[in-house]
Amino acid sequence: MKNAIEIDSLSKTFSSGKKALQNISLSIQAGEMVALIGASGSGKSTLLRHMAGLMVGDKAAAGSVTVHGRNVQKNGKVAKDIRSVRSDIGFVFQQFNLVGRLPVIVNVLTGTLHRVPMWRSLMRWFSEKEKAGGIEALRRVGIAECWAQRASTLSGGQQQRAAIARAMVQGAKVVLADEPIASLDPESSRKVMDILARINREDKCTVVVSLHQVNVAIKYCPRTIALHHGVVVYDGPSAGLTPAVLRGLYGAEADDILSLGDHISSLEDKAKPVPNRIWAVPLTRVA
Ligand SMILES: Nc1ncnc2c1ncn2[C@@H]1O[C@H](COP(=O)(O)OP(=O)(O)OP(=O)(O)O)[C@@H](O)[C@H]1O
Repeated sequence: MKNAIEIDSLSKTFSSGKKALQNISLSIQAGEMVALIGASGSGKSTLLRHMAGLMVGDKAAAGSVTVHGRNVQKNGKVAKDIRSVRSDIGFVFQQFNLVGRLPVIVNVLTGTLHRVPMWRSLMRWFSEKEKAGGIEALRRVGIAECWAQRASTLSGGQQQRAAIARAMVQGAKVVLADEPIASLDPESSRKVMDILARINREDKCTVVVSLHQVNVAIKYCPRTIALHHGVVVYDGPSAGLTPAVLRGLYGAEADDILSLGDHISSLEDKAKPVPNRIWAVPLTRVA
C-alpha cells in the first residue's frame, strides 16, 4: 500500500524555547484511520499543523513531511507549491473555522476554491454542478436541510459536520482533524466520528484525528500514535493501549487511573453517567 503521509526527523522548537516535537519519524498508509492521542500540550495540534504545512519544523533538524509523495516541507521550509499540495489535504479544526455570516453552502463550497479561477473565487460564483456537489456532501453528513442557513445559526455539532462536508467537496485525499469532538456533546461527537469513519471507509480517505479520549480512539481507529512531551511513545494497534502502555504515557498517575477499572467504555456508554469509569475521562484530566 502507498504511503499517504511520511514524516522524517521532524522537530519543532518554538521561539519560547519549548520543544513541541522531538525527532518524529513515522509513516501513514493511504486509507488508514489513525488516532493521535496525548495529554494537553503533548504536541498533537503542532504535529497535525506540520503535516498540513501550516507550521514548519526546525531547520537544524533537517526534517521533512511529504503527503502522497509530494513535499509539504523540508529543512524548515514549506514547499513552494504548498497551495497545490494542500488541495489534497482537508483540515478540520476544533472550532470549525466556518464564516458565521455566510450560508452553510457557501462555506462548504469554499472547499472547491482551489479548483476554480480567481475571479470566480472572488465573486463566490459557483456552478449548478458545484452547488449540487455541496448539497450532496451536506446530505452525506446529515444536514442538507440547513444549506441556506447562516453557518452561525448551526449547533456546534452541525458546524463540525459542515466543516467535514467542506473537506469532502475539496476532494481531499487526506483529512487531518484536530480535536474535532473536543467541544461537542457525546451524541454530536458520535455523529462526527461516524462521519470521519465513513469518509475513510467509503471515500478511501486517509484520516488522522487527534483525540483526548482513549476509548474513542479504540472504538474508531485501528491504529493510535501517542505523544508525550512531543515524543512518539506509542505507535501501534489501538487495542494495544494496555495499562502498561498507559503507565508509560502517564507515569505514576496511571496507577490511580487503573485502580478505578479496566472497562473500555463505548462512546454511547460515555453519554451515561458512569462514576469513575476512567477510560471515558479525557486524558487532560489525568495527565
Ligand atoms: N505558538 C506557540 N508558541 C509557543 N509554544 C507553543 C505554541 N504553540 C504550541 N506551543 C506549545 O507547544 C506544546 C504543544 O502544543 P500543542 O497545542 O501541539 O499540544 P496539544 O497536544 O495539541 O494540546 P491540547 O490537547 O491542549 O490541544 C505545548 O506546550 C504548547 O504550549
